Amino acid sequence: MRLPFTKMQGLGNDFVVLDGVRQTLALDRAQLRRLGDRHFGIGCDQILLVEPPTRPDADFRYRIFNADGSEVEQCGNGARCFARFVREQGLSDQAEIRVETARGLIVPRIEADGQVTVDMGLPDFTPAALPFIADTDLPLHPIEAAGERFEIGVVSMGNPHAVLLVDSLTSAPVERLGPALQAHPRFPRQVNVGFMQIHHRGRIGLRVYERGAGETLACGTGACAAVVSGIRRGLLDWQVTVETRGGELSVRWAGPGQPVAMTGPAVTVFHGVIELD
Ligand SMILES: N[C@@H](CCC[C@H](N)C(=O)O)C(=O)O
Repeated sequence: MRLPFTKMQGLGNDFVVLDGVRQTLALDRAQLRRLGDRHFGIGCDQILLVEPPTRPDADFRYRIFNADGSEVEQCGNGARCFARFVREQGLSDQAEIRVETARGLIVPRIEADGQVTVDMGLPDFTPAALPFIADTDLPLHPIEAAGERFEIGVVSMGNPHAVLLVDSLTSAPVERLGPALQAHPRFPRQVNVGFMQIHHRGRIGLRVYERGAGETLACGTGACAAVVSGIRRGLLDWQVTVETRGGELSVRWAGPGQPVAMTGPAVTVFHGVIELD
């Protein structure tokens, strides 16, 4: 099969985006892994599949697969790239698009300056939402991994996140604690692990070890999770700039009952065709 694709990136978190509106696509896990493979395929952190909606209040359905072929619920940087993709491909001329994901509707909007703002919906701090096996109702959960004991915040942004506060991102044990926490038995569906350094109440640095992809240059839902977890602990203001290894994002959250808003770039890198068995 010859499969046309678009390569996109949001803050260096990179995507293979496929048009499932003008063609019907049913890819198996091996084919998805091949697309994501940086040596034997195209290479990306996630594969995004744009499809017609299955519910009447949505304009499109958008499915997300990690590079290891697993399907996931949500992707923040991907949502911004999705919005740019449907605009550039002539699939929609609306500035605001209603998108069906595995965890409900999200609403990306292309701004006049080309940045994309996404209403990412409500954060959920209930451990069962991730799921996470908790032994306390407090905002911070003690946990042991890789022979160390520390505290994490847990939050679902549709997909599961654990957030750790660190003194320095340069020396943060991302490679050691990331995999240990990601596959920790207290996260039965695994978790994305964020390492957050607070610079001041309006600016943080963040590195994320992602489920199904390893450390990425940026994670949009990870940025939302880190900011809401910091606000909930009284450490951050309602509007925060998030520095990632791939650039900056703005995240806003007015508190419980309010959706999280995220603004950042979305860039088309190239178009191509891959031979896929
Ligand atoms: N890079 C993403 C998140 C992609 C999914 C994640 N790895 C998971 O398994 O939940 C983002 O920008 O949010």
